[in-house]
Amino acid sequence: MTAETSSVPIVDFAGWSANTSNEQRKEVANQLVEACRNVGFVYIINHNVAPNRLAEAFGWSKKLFDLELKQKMLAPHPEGYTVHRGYSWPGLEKVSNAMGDEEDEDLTKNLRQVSDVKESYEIGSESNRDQPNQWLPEHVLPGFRSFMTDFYWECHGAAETILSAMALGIGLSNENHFKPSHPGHNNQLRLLHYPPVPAAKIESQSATRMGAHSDWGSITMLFQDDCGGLQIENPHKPGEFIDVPPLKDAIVMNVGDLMMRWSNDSLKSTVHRVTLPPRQDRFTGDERMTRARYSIPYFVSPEGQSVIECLPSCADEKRPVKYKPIVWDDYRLMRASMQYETKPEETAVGA
Ligand SMILES: O=C(O)CCC(=O)C(=O)O
Ligand SMILES: [Fe+2]
Repeated sequence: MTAETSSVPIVDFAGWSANTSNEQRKEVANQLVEACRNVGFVYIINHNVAPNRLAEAFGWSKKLFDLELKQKMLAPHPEGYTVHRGYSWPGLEKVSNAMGDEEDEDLTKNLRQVSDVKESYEIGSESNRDQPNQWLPEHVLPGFRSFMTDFYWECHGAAETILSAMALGIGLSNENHFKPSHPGHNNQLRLLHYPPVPAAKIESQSATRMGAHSDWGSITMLFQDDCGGLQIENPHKPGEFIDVPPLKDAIVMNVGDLMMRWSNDSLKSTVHRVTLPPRQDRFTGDERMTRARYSIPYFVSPEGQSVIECLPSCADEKRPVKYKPIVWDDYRLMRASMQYETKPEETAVGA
């Protein structure tokens, strides 16, 4: 482990394959779950998303965001929060919203005034009828749709492996425990672009790249470019944030709120954010413009009707069940309504 990555553990999935022994697999599973218990974030190396495919995905993402706004607006995020697909222009999504305590109106109002300086494009399974993909006309970016639909399922393959290791590490008797509830049609592939921004805007908190939040689903797999800026809340010192520096081709995996709930809080869904890159060579000119950041999170979630109740190995006499069972769709819509409140015409497209 290098000094740069000392806070977030690295787990090598080379030890988890059809050719490795049960002991080797168990070791990988234990390391993974240990990291999920202590930190909630882990770097995964030697996973099954090929580095050349990852490079291609970042290449497509850049091509997409390089298009003119009016072209990107040919596939807009639908109004409201029930369908989370297509292009979200800067200012549409305010992650900070999700952190406001509903009862603390002043806090929530203040957070809403800070806009996230980012644009994103969400893709799901082509078979998910509740969440129809919003594609650009093919001639605008030929090949994009075909690449992204394949890449979506390549990421799902990696997610299945991680969930199997997690099941084993948690102590479930069947390493395929999560397979039936995670057929892959409820995942979300997200392309994210944080355009250059003057450092002072972020320092004065008049803008954020992505405000502090936790993810909602089972697990998230994040691919980040070499810009930097991702931070997690220090699990041992609440309120303090630590860097998660880029590690080439690694998956940064984190536990989502749902998995935390499912595991009776034994796995941690850690708060994270994107802020200024720590390296000063990322700034240019008098305004100290911060260079652009591209990242690709892949959110892994169960089927909408899955009932989330405490996993069998996560409760006993000393650790009573903490949460009532909940249907994933109900929980997801409640979270989405907090994040996507603004109607598109209320935000300044192209301003
Ligand atoms: O861009 C990043 O590195 C983080 C993205 C993220 O946390 C999210 O989309 O939930
Ligand atoms: Fe996140």
